[in-house]
Order: sequence, then C-alpha cells, then structure tokens
Amino acid sequence: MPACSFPPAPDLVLDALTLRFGAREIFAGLSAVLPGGRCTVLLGTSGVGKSSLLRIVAGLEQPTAGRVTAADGAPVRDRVAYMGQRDLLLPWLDVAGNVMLGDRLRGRRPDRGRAGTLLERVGLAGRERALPAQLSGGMRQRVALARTLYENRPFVLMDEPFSALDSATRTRMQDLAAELLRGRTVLLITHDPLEACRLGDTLAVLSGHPARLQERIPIPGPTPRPPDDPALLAVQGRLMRQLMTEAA
Ligand SMILES: Nc1ncnc2c1ncn2[C@@H]1O[C@H](COP(=O)(O)OP(=O)(O)OP(=O)(O)O)[C@@H](O)[C@H]1O
Repeated sequence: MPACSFPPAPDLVLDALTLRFGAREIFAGLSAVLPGGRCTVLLGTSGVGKSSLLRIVAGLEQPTAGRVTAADGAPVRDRVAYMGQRDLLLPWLDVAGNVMLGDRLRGRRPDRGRAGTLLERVGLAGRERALPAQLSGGMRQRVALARTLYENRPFVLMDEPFSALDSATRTRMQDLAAELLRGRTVLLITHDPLEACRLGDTLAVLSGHPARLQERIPIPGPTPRPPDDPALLAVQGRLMRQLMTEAA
C-alpha cells in the first residue's frame, strides 16, 4: 500500500458544533480546523466528549447543531475511514474478510493482495483465515487497524486505536500508522501522552462542561518521533501538566 495515493487531504472544518443528550450539553458552538494532511491528536478526561466528537466528524452521530465540512467543498462522509474503540469485527467473517469488508459492502472487487500485505504489516501474516473469536484482543485491534488502512481514505478518524496492545507492538503499530497515514487528515484520540507526542502534528485537549478545545499545541518535526526526541519530551511535560490541571 502506498503511503498516500492522492494529494494531501484537505482541512476538515468543524463549524459551531453543539451536542446535547437530553438536558446535558456535551459541547456547544465548538469550532476548529483540522489541518489537511496532518495528524491532530485529541486528548481529554474520560467522558468529556471526545468519542462523540469523532463520531460526529465520521457522520455516525448527528450534532444538535453545527456541521462538519471539508475545505475542498466535497462531502466528507464517503471519504472517511473510522476506527472505533470497539473493533466492530463481524464474527462470521474471517480476518481477511473483515479487512476487505468495505469493498464487499460497496459491491467492489476486494483486493486480497493488499489485504494480505496489510495483515503482514500488522503482524498477522498467516492468520487470514482465522475468525475473530480465535484472536486475542490485541490481534483483533490490529485487524481493525488493517481494515482502516485498507480503506485508503483521505480522512482517517481513530478512537484509541492502540489501546489493547503491549508497548512494543504499540510502538510498531504507531510507526506503521504514521507511515501509511502520511498526507491524510487524521483525528486520533488517545489517553497516552507519549503516543500523542509521537504521532501528533498538533495536540488538542478537550475539557470542561460543556467541553471546549483548549489552545492547540503544535509539535515540530516529522512523525513518528522517537520517544527521546527533544521536541517530544518538551511537549510531553507541558501536556502532562495541562492534563493534570484539567483532571483536578
Ligand atoms: N448516546 C448517548 N446518549 C446519552 N449520553 C451519551 C451518549 N453517548 C455518549 N453519552 C455521554 O456523553 C458524554 C461523552 O461521552 P464520550 O464517549 O464522547 O466521552 P469520551 O471523552 O470519549 O470518553 P472516554 O475517554 O471514556 O472514551 C458521556 O457523559 C457519555 O455518558
């Protein structure tokens, strides 16, 4: 799979998004631009509204008000690859079938070769015929990652995509994602400050009730950053302080 088979993806524009569940306002009038071809990492305390925001961008949740558009004016929804917190693998399809599910749903001919290459890259070569029930949680998450990468979309939305992985596998999968998602507009949720600083071009913290996006933190230099990169270490300390203040 090429790192990016189209020009850098456009900005995503979040325009005055409001979300209410009953009387509870999760966020109100939230606006932001997610820079095109860049990875924005979204952090914040549990329950603040990160997944809801991601689902709105994915078109899976309707905001109470506001809208999400792409800077090129074309519709967003059919250009999105979404990887949720739950792997959403279909239990009756084998691993390769799950990776190629999108093509099957769209009535397109699946590309077995590309699915196989991606499964190899996520460390699951030889498991193409396994059923999801025969896999560990971390393996299932890597199948979901392969499926997301297989989709080859300009907008990629990922909700804690590496949470079930041991730290060595997690680091390898972060490297793979950074390589294969280069040039796409990515919004990635994580609770892991190191992961945020390895992968993010920009960090955004969502906090408060209703939630607001705090001042964004840019990190210079290409991703994935090595864990001892000086730019990473400087921002990680600042980020930790901010997250601890928000959680207090
Ligand atoms: N369909 C729903 N109906 C009612 N309330 C909901 C619904 N979905 C989410 N919520 C509430 O909205 C708030 C934000 O949830 P959300 O899952 O977006 O948080 P989060 O920041 O992603 O949390 P976490 O980090 O734990 O995944 C929570 O209080 C949650 O209970």
